[in-house]
This record gives sequence, structure tokens and C-alpha cells, in this order.
Amino acid sequence: NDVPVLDDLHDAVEQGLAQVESMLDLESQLIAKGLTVDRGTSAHLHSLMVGNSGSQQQKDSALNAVRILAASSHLKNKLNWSADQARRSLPQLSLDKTALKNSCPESITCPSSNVTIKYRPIDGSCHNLFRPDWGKANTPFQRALPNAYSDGVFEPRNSPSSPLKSPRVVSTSFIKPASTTASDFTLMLMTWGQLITHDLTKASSFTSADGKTPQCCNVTSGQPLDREYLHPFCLSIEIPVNDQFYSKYNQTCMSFVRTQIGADYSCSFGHAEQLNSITHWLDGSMIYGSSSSELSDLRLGQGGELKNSTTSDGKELLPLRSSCSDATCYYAGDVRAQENPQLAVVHTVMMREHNRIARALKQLNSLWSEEVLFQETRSIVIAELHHITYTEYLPAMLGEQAMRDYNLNPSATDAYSTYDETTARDPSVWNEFAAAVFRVGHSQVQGTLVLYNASDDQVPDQSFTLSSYFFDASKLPQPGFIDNAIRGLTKQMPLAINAEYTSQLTNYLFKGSNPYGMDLVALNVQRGREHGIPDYNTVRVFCGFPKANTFDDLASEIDQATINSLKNAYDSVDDIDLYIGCLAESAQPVNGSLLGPTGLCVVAKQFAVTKNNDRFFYDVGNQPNSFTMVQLNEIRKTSLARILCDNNNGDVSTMQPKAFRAPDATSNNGRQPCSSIPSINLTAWKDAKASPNKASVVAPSVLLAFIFIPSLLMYIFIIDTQDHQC
Ligand code: HEM
Repeated sequence: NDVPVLDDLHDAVEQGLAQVESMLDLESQLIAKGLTVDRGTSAHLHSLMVGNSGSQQQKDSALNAVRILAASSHLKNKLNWSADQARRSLPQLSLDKTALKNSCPESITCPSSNVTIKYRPIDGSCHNLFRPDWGKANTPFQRALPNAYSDGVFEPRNSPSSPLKSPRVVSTSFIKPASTTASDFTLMLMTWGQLITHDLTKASSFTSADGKTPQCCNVTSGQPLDREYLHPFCLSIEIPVNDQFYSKYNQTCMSFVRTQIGADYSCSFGHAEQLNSITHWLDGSMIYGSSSSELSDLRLGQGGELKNSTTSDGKELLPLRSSCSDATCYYAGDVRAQENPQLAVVHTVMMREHNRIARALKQLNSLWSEEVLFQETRSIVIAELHHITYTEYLPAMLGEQAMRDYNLNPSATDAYSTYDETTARDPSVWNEFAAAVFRVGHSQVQGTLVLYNASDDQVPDQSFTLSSYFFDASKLPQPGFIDNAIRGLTKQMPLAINAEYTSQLTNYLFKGSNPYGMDLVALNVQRGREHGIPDYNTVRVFCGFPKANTFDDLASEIDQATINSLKNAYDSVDDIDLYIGCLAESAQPVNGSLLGPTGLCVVAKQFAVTKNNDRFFYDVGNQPNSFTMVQLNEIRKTSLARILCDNNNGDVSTMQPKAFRAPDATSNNGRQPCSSIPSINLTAWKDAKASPNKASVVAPSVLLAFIFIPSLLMYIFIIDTQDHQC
């Protein structure tokens, strides 16, 4: 309980710096020995999903955060602080007088022109001019609740009673084979969930100085690596020798690397905060990227369009990387775009929607510069993402009641919502949401993807299993695939959110050409623990439910059979991982929703934070970026159904108006001609003079032309008349 003196701080910093130096030495040795993940392994495909493609500057700053963290651990140990005391006291201690004072991120300044900024900065910064860092890519997640690291600093959450069981044991004790579908919905609900996840959050794993992912298991033997070869950021998952599946392949180790951490702008000692490597906003970053270099890689540079590649019959596909040797050649604003073919289809649709709008705007406003065409189009596409997410996706996931309770409904026709920079709060994604709760969407994933032809009949020989096509979008150029997949996504049902999972995710995730893969449930559990996410019981209380003292106290929210499997997985009700608890309660969802009460509370609160603190949210009025009311009312006509109609390969001519809901004529949602589904009338963007608060979209050259050409004509007329007079 000692109060530290300056010497303590110096000592801790010195030890922290030395610890990181020896980590870097070890890292060089491991790289020299080739102990980084190899192509062709599941760990390699996993690293494509969570890998870190950040710049050198970002890697350097993450390494500084590791130094601060190491110093914090030393200080905590030296002072013999409890986890709670470390949690409370470390952030109060400034690094200012220590050798680490220059290791903290430099504060961000926004150009003064940002006061009247019209378009979102691509890296998420400068949305709120009081806190320009809020929402920026490569800043830490925020926490709804204090961290639950077992040491209060960085050690994964553990149980106060007996050690937590291995995440793989939790998975096999709790998860059942998939059998229940959500028959009122379509698989598109799952894929849109994944798409907006990739807009909001990406926790990138730690990578070594050469950008490679450390190897955490012995690839040849399938056993853990010897301690001396273990990178400090490895946290591989133990698989019991008698595992029902992996024992066949003699695997006792699942590779896992911890998430990259970052320091915040307060420049103090403290606990680990994981970085979100993309912007925290719902801003289409999975389409446009989260940095200017990503964006310039994606822009065509003509007509405001995005780059693309074309099929032999002239259809636009995502652009292809020039030097590319495997099936992961397409790229978009997010590296996970082709994690599965269905997601890649939706990415393709959104890229086409951008280009469709850009071409239409060019027709309407031929004098707009390329930049204005691009940015105006981007604003419209982001507004469409907002509208679909908040008026179609969230009502389907959370139900109408929760939309009202959590104030999630956007404003109605002819109205704006308001934004006040002085009262806006931190919009960053919650760690609890990203590392645990929203991952319940994984249980919606179907193991077999079904395709439908133009007569809306299944094409059995085109169905495929997910695990054969992770990070493989080679199907996209095949004739008929995109349209059959769009019909499949809007007809096949998702699985219900509960404890049932397809084995494609629990045994075969990222298997590539191997006979086995990874277990996504185990990865999620391990991720929650290593991010220091509090247990389910604690988050229940945060959401206003009574703390459970025994497993049976959960009976109002969780059915008895599920409580029994929780008892198999955990020794105490306080041990339950948040992600597992949210899956457990979703078997009895809140009325009108697909989630149980705690999951619903966290997801709803997160989407309220995302919407209410965003100056650029599509229905906000009175801002330099606001749409005119005419434009906003046009955006309100958009729907996912219409976007699918407008951007397929030409063979999808019918769609149900509510694409996340099952096509069913009896509930007024049958497939109907695309022409009957409302669409945005883009003439609302024609002629800037008719929309005063959009006046700046007229390029300066156009304004000059307005002034200059009449004057010139007048001059010619006068000269001409004078000539004649002579
Ligand atoms: C075929 C479909 C999907 C696959 C294969 C997949 C796979 C993965 C993997 C491998 C990770 C990283 C796991 C780790 O921590 O190591 C992940 C993260 C995540 N997934 Fe999915 N996922 C899918 C669909 C979804 C859906 C439908 C949702 C939600 C509705 C979702 C939400 C999330 C979230 C919130 C994260 C954390 C992202 C981050 O912060 O890095 N995923 N997913």
C-alpha cells in the first residue's frame, strides 16, 4: 500500500525498458529460427483476419505502449499493490518525469478549416474539435466497466476460486451442434452484422518488428512450444489430450496471439488498453479504409469512382492486388473483406453502389471536380449504411421496443436530429462489445451456403461448405455466382443466436487444405479473457439485473438445460465469460429481439453511443455537412433490398422489400419486382444553388465560370458594338 516516490517510478521505467529490450532480442532470435506463422496453416489465415497491417509509426507507438505497460507491472509488483489498487492508482501516476515521457502519443491538432469541415476525415480524427482523437483509427477501445485483468494490469482474467478452464474445454462443454434456425430472417442478417462489425472494430494482433505473426504452437507436433521459444505475446489455447475432435489429429495446442495495445493521451502509467486499428465510427471504413494511404489505393481517380476489376462479361468486381499469389487477391477498405464469399459479395455490392451513385452525380453535375464527386458519393453511401443499420438491421436484431427504449430510431421524415459538440461523449467502441458481446453473431453463421437460381429454386450442386472458402473469393467471377449468392443470402435462414454452432466454426475455422482448423468459440473466450473483459455476472449488474449468487439464480433469463451446460463449463457463476453468458441467455431472447437481456443491453447501448456522438450521422441537421431536407428524405427511401436490386449482375429482378426478413407474401414481404421497391432520386443533389447549405460542393472553378463567362460575353459585346460603331 506504499505511495510511490519518484525513484520508484524511475526504477519501474528502467526495468520496463529492459524487459522490452529482451523481448525484442528474443523476437529477433525467433524470427531467425523461422518461428513465425507459415502460409497454409490455420494460424496464417487467422493472422489475415486479425493481423496488423499498420504503418511503422503505428508499430513504434504500440511498442512504446508495451514499454509503459511493462513499467506499470514492475511498479505494481514493487509496491505490492493488489489488482484493485493497481487498477485505481496506476492511471493517477504521470510519466512526465520519467524516461518514458516522450513515448506517449502526441496530441492531434486539426486544421483550422475543420471548423467548417464538410466531409469526414478518413482516419476518424477531428470529428469533435474538442477531442480530435475521439474515434480515430489506432486509438484504444473504451470500457463500459473497469478491466478485469487478474493483476489489474495485463494478466488475463482468471477466477478468484480455481483457475478458469481452458477456452476449448468451455467450448466443448457448452456448445451444441447447430439445429435451430431463425425462420423469420435471412442469412443477410448475419452477413450485414459481420459487415458493420468490420466498419466499427478491428483488434489487431501483436506482430513482431518484421510485421510477422509469432508462432505460438509447434506446427509439426501440434504441441505447445517450449517456453524458451515462446513470444511473450503468445497465449495459445490448451486442447486436452482427450478432446473429442482434435485428439484424432494429435493436437493439444491452438495458436493465439494477444492484441496490440496502445497508450492513451493522458501519458500515465496504467493497465493495458487494446487498440482499435480502424476508425470507431460507422463511416464505411470497410469500403474506404481508415487512412489516406488506404483510401488512395482504393480510389480510381476519375469520376469520383472506386477502383475495380472486371469479369469477362464486363461486371465490376473488387480491385485485385497486383502482386498476388493466392486466392486472397481482392481488396477493399478492410482486410477481412473476403473472409467468406458471402461477405465478399456484399462488399462488391457496396463498391458498385458507390460507383453507380458517382456516375449518376457526374451526369447531374458535370462540372463537379473529381474530389467533390467522390466525397459527395461517399457521404451518400455512408448515409445509406446508417439508414439500413438503424432502420432495418437493428430493429430485426433488437426489436422495436428496444429501438424506442434506447433511443435508437433516427428522426422521422422532414425532421433532423441534433448534435452538440460540447456535450458529445467518447464515441469509441466498447471493449465489452467488440471482444465479447457482438460476437454472439457467430452463432448465426450457417455451415453450408445455399445458392438460388433466377426461378428462386435451390441449385444443389452450387451449395458449398464454409470452411473450403475462408479467404477464398475465387467463386466471385464465376458466371451466375453473385446473383445466386444474393438470392441465397436473402432466402436461406440464419441459425438462431444460442449455444448451437456449426462445426465449420468450432472445428474447421480457417482449415485451408488441412483436415482440421481452429475453434472460433475458444478464440472468442480467450480474446475476452486477455482483453480483461469482466465476467457475465458483473455485466448483468451493469445492465440493471440482479447479481446471481448461484447458477440457479440465472433461471429467470436462462433455461435449465443451458444452466446445466454452464455448470459443466464453469466452477462458479462468477466465472462465466461474458460472451458465453450472452449466448446462454439468447436461447430465451427478450420479446421481439434475437438477444437475451444483457446482450441486448450492451449492443443497444453501443449503437446509441455510435449514433448520438457522431456529428456526421446522416440525419443530423445544422452542420456544414448536413444534407438538405430534400436530400435527407431521399436517403430515407433507401433499403438494402433496393441496393441489391441496383447492383447485382443483372439477373436479380425480384427482391423482398425487407431483405433481412424472410421472403413471405403472407407478411407483405414476398419477392416482388425490383421496380416496385422505392429508390433514392439523386436529382436532389443537382444544382447546388437549390440547396444552400450544400453550396460549397460547387467547385471554385464553377463559381469563377459563373462570374467570368457573363463578364467576358459582356466585354465581347461592348467591343463588338464599338467595332461596329467605328
Ligand atoms: C462466416 C462468418 C464469420 C466468421 C468466419 C468470423 C470470424 C471471426 C474471427 C476469426 C474473429 C477474430 C477472432 C479472434 O479474436 O481471434 C472475429 C471477430 C469478430 N467477429 Fe466475426 N466472424 C463471422 C461473422 C460475424 C458476425 C455475423 C458477427 C456479428 C454479428 C461477428 C462479430 C465479430 C466481432 C464483433 C469480432 C471482433 C472484431 C474485432 O474487434 O477485432 N462476426 N470473427
